[in-house]
Amino acid sequence: MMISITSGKGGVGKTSLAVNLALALSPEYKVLLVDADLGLANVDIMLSIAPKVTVKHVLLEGRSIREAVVEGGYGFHVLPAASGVVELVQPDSDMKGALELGLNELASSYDLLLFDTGAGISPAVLWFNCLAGYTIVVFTPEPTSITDAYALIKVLYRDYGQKNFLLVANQASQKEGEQYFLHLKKVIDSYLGANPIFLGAIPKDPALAQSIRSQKPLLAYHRETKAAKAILEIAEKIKSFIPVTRKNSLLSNS
Ligand SMILES: Nc1ncnc2c1ncn2[C@@H]1O[C@H](COP(=O)(O)OP(=O)(O)OP(=O)(O)O)[C@@H](O)[C@H]1O
Repeated sequence: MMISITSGKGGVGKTSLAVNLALALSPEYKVLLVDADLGLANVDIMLSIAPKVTVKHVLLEGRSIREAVVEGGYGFHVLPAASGVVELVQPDSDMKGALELGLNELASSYDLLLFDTGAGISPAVLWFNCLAGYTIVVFTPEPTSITDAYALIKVLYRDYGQKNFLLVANQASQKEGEQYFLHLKKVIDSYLGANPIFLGAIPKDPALAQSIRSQKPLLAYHRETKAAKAILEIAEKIKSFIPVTRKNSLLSNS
């Protein structure tokens, strides 16, 4: 099972959501968090890990994909990306072929692969979103973020056949998030026919910004904060999309 976390506009909170969702889901599911911004890694920074082997060594130096998988430190595993490697920003078809094979192989060992993609409609972002069964689109209440979320959904739906969109409003109250979602849904329904689902809103919370600065996931230390509670509710909703066949947590195995 693969789920992507993506956005039309950058800096809307994808990586912080991805890291915290991986943590929220990992007691119950075996989760691999894939840093899908291949040439501009962020997940390792958010988790304060320093992987020796990354997707760069896999795609450019022939190392096996399993060699690159590391402990995230919070009950889930990470497939790290490389930092500042231009060749990986838009992988060619050989690289994509190798990566798809590797990810499918890894998927057989995990309940869930979560892709933290880059932003926008670049070929690499679209490719990761197509590989995933579900696409979580993160947006904020800014008009540019909402417009870009719609543009991304339009391209994915019309040109790439992605039908399963789960929306998250970040830096918004639940009420505000729902309003923006309904507005987006109306446009999506009438122009595209896709049927997006609202997963919830995450309020603006200084604790989340602080957790990013201290490179520690919010859910590991401050579960009582508003943003943490909202992310836990979103994780609960995501569980309904994960097949119940192989629940197999890393913690229960250790
Ligand atoms: N709910 C929130 N409350 C307060 N600040 C937030 C919240 N969500 C995100 N931020 C702020 O937004 C910044 C960007 O978050 P993050 O890096 O997760 O976004 P991103 O979408 O992954 O970015 P990029 O597109 O560059 O990969 C964070 O550094 C944090 O300060």
